[in-house]
Amino acid sequence: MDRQSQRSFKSTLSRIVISLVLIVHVASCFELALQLSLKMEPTLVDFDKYLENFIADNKNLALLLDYDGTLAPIAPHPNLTHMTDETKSALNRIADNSRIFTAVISGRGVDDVKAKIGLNGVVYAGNHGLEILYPNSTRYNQEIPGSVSGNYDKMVKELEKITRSGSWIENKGVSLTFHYRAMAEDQHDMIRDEAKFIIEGFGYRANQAHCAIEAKPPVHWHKGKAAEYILSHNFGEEWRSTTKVVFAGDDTTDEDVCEILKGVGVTFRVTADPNLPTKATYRVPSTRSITTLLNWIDQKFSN
Ligand SMILES: O=P(O)(O)OC[C@H]1O[C@H](O[C@H]2O[C@H](CO)[C@@H](O)[C@H](O)[C@H]2O)[C@H](O)[C@@H](O)[C@@H]1O
Repeated sequence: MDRQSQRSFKSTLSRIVISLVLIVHVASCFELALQLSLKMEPTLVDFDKYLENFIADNKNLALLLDYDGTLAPIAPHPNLTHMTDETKSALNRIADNSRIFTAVISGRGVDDVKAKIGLNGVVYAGNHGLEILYPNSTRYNQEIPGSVSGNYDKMVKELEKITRSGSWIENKGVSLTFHYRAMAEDQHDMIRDEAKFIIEGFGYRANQAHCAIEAKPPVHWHKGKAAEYILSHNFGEEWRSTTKVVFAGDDTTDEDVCEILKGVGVTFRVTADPNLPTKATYRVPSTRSITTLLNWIDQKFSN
């Protein structure tokens, strides 16, 4: 190869290398932008897009909300959760607004979730909807056959035998949560399988939750059924045509509400995972987005 050919070869080679570097750089910037946009917090303007047309005809608004992971960020222990001041005051104004019906549907015991929210004028459902508490203090308890509930205490006793440092049982009377958040991560699969085996052995349903297994009685009742019940109780059997329903939740048990509201409501799943399968209308990345949702609703219904 003469000198001129060598120079031209080198210059072609360096152009190819530079182009490749540029392509890789542009691709990684694009991927980063995509990731950021999927994790980006929605603004009030985004909620205009999600909800403005939906509520335009000024029907009743029913707002149904989950608590842990939706109104309050997940914490190391259930006693340590709290809503931010901004969430609290937006929810307070909404609960006071006669144009909005508000219900909180939680996996916690009903009195526990009421104490966490601390607002009157709100309907509370606890134990994944098995118990409902109205503002006038009347209660609804979903019936659980004796053949099922008779196993509950025995199941608790068996689960106590497998609890070890970092795991514990939250006994909520009719359902329980077996927590293992504080165990070493490499122990999670093992303890989860052991707990599931016991729960299912006693005929209860074992549902995966955040670093926990929920043991629920095998009755045809869940958060979705409770949502239907609450809406019919408040707005009558025709609620689907008279009421606009908005729901937000973060867990697998919340998917039952999204399912019930398909085609009639707008639902939000709080998740940082853009690929998580969900029946919700929209995914939002965090509890911060729910505060923005509350602020949006408060503003729209404040005059
Ligand atoms: O339906 P929710 O209101 O979302 O309640 C679901 C369960 O939430 C609680 O456990 C979860 O949150 C805790 C606090 O952030 C966290 O420490 C725990 O690891 C999570 O699993 C609550 O303790 C359960 O009773 C609820 O069923």
